[in-house]
This record gives sequence, C-alpha cells and structure tokens, in this order.
Amino acid sequence: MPTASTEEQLLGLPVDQRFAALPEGDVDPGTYPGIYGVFPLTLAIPGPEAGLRQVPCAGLTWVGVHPDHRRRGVLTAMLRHHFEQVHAQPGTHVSALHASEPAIYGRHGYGLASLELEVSLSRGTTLAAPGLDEAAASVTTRMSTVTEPDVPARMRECDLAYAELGAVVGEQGYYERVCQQLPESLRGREPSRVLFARRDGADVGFVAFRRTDKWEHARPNGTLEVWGLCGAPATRLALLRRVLDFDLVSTVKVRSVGADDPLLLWAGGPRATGGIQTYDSLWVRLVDLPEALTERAWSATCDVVLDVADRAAPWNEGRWRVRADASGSATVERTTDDADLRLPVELLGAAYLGGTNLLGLAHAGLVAEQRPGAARELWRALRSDVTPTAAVGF
Ligand SMILES: CC(=O)SCCNC(=O)CCNC(=O)[C@H](O)C(C)(C)COP(=O)(O)OP(=O)(O)OC[C@H]1O[C@@H](n2cnc3c(N)ncnc32)[C@H](O)[C@@H]1OP(=O)(O)O
Repeated sequence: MPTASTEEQLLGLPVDQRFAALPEGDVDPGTYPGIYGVFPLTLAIPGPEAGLRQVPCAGLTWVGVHPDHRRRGVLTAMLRHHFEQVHAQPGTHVSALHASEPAIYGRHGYGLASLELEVSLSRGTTLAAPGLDEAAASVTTRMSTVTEPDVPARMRECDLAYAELGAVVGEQGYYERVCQQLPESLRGREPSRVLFARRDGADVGFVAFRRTDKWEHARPNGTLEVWGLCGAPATRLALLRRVLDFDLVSTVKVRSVGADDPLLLWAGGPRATGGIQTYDSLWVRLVDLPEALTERAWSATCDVVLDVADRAAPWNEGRWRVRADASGSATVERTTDDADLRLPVELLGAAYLGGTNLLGLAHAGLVAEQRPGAARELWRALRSDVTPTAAVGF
C-alpha cells in the first residue's frame, strides 16, 4: 500500500481535471467504477517555415476501471466523456496518452505517433561528434537534487525553450509531480538528481537521472538511469558525456530517446551500445479533426477527400476535403464529393506529427485508397523533415 496520501499521489493533476464514473444499480455505492484524469500539456507539432508550433493538448492519464466493473464499457463511456469535454474546450483539439497496453486505445481513435528507445551504454562510451565539440565544451554543468525548490520551474523553462517535434510540456504542477520523491518510489535509492547545463550564466538544458548503487566481486557496478534530457544537440552531447563519466557507475540507461536521436550516431551505431529496446511512445487522437489538421503546417500541396470513420467522436465522421497550399496552410471542409481515401481517425492521429508513413499504412492494407496516388499525396503533405522525438511520461 502506498504511504503517500491521495493528494500527494495526485500532485500536478488539476482538481477540475479529475473524473470518476458514478456507481449505478446493484453495486457497492462506496466504489467508483472508473477514474481518469487530464494533464493540460502543450504538444510540439509541425509549424510554419520548418519550425514548430506548441499547441494545447489534453494529456489523458490515471485511467483505471475497478475489477468489479471491467469489460462492461466503463472505459468506453469515460473516453466518450473525455472527447466531449475536449470538444467543448476552446483551443484544445487533440488528446494524447502513453498506453499501459498497446491493444487498448486504437479502437478509441488514438494512433501511435512516435516511438521511443531505451539505450544502454557502458561507462566511458565515447560519443564522437566533431562538429559539436566546441559548442559542447562551452557548456558547464551544475548538479542539483530534484527536491530543491527552483528545480521544477527551471526544468519546465528548458523543456519549453528546447521542445522538439513530438515533445510534450506540462504545467508547473506536472514538474512538481515529476520532482516529487515519494518513499515508495525511492525504495532506499538516492533521490533523482539534475545536472543543469549552463552557458553565459543561464540554463540551456538538463539531464535528470537516478543512480542505483551496487557492488559485485568487490567492484563498483552501479546503474545510472536518465529519465529526462533536454537542450540543443551540443548541450545534450555535453550532458551525456558527463553522465557517462560518473564514478562507481558501470551502466548508463538513457530512456525516452527519440527514434532518430543523434545518440546512436554519436555512439557509433546500435552495436556500439549495450542494447536498445524500442517501445511505443505517444498515442495521439484528433478530437476536432478540421481544427487539428489546420493547426499544423503542411510540407507539400495536396487536395484529397478523406472518408473518416470515428465512432467515438461522431462529429469527425464522414467526408472532408483537405487542401494544403504551397505556404504550408491547409483548409479542411465538409464535402459530398467522392472519397479518395477511406481511413479510421486513429491513422490520422498516427500521422499527425509527420512521422508515421501513411503510404506504408496503405501498402499494409490499413488505408483504403479509392483514387490511385491519393495516399502518397496526403503523406507527402503530412510528413515532417525530422522524425518525432519521444514524449516524456505523464
Ligand atoms: C492513459 C492511461 O492512463 S493508461 C492506463 C490504463 N489503465 C490500466 O491499464 C489499468 C488496468 N486496466 C483497467 O483498468 C481496465 O481493464 C481498462 C481501463 C484497460 C479497460 O477498461 P474496461 O472498462 O474494462 O474497458 P471497456 O469495457 O470499455 O472495453 C472497451 C473495449 O476494449 C477492450 N479492451 C479493454 N481492455 C483491453 C486490454 N487490456 N487489451 C485488449 N483489449 C482491451 C474490451 O475488450 C472492449 O472491446 P469490445 O468493444 O470489442 O468489446
């Protein structure tokens, strides 16, 4: 049983974003059948002139259905409620989550938009990046502990300033939450530390990590797990070089590494690491399809009619004409014209950040092309120059 109070465990989840399904009929009136919460986030999506736009995003979290009520549609009803809430909220057009299991959320319109790697490195691994050495050398690092009062705000400032495509950034309360050190998560280990990268007297990034002490055969065999890394590439290089050189540590595990992160290039390729695991990262759901699609920038012209299936948010169902122009802007309007592509809304969520290849999905038989070439046309307009990075957990 957790020793922390409910309020401590819910730190950072705004009170008006905590929801519970009410018991009905012959059930225990003292137990909620289901709960969920929403972290208000920003999500970095493709923006004008090959830049980024950080847009509001509802971060679905804390989803749970009581074992006495499972498989009776409670989750389905809660998600419908969530979509109606977001639909009614001006300015927020997408929802996103990290899934506990990959089979749950596709049927509710969430598509897998980014991947994350967990990369293991041995202490002393050389990271080679000659073009960045000078900039990396100009960074100094300073160690803090996450419980120091100014750390959450400093981490948030860095995340906002250096967000990459696909990154999410929470409000201040979210950062207080990730910096909270509850006894059950510590379990005798040291609290998380943060090395801030500094240049000209200002924070330009950070690496957040926790070390686990271990000795084997009279030799130090500790592990250092990186759970947050932020900054321009040269800053991240400097920070990673620093954590690869900690005393008493033999293995450095870097979590939430984007699929195209330079770390693998710096290390010398996958076999230069101690191992790489690949996981699904952010699942994205277009709650307001036309607003979400017009909010992002487009990378090529297109004119396609989509026939979208969306049972859980029926206002998105049906045919939409999507026209993107050479300036990167798009219009999305209702139409009665014949469809060029038929697809479920989750595949638009998957392609929303520009990293999931819609043409590949058509080849895989998941998108039905009615007009030859329409999948390629839409994909070329949606794709981004860089692969979306992994999103931090929430
Ligand atoms: C964003 C987050 O917070 S992730 C955390 C999610 N929470 C958890 O994993 C906690 C443990 N699990 C649970 O609390 C519940 O089992 C939940 C939330 C996963 C599902 O809740 P339920 O109320 O049972 O789901 P519901 O009855 O609405 O099921 C909807 C559909 O999803 C399917 N489904 C539900 N859970 C799963 C699963 N784990 N794997 C595959 N399919 C699933 C159901 O079979 C059903 O399919 P159908 O429409 O074809 O009949």
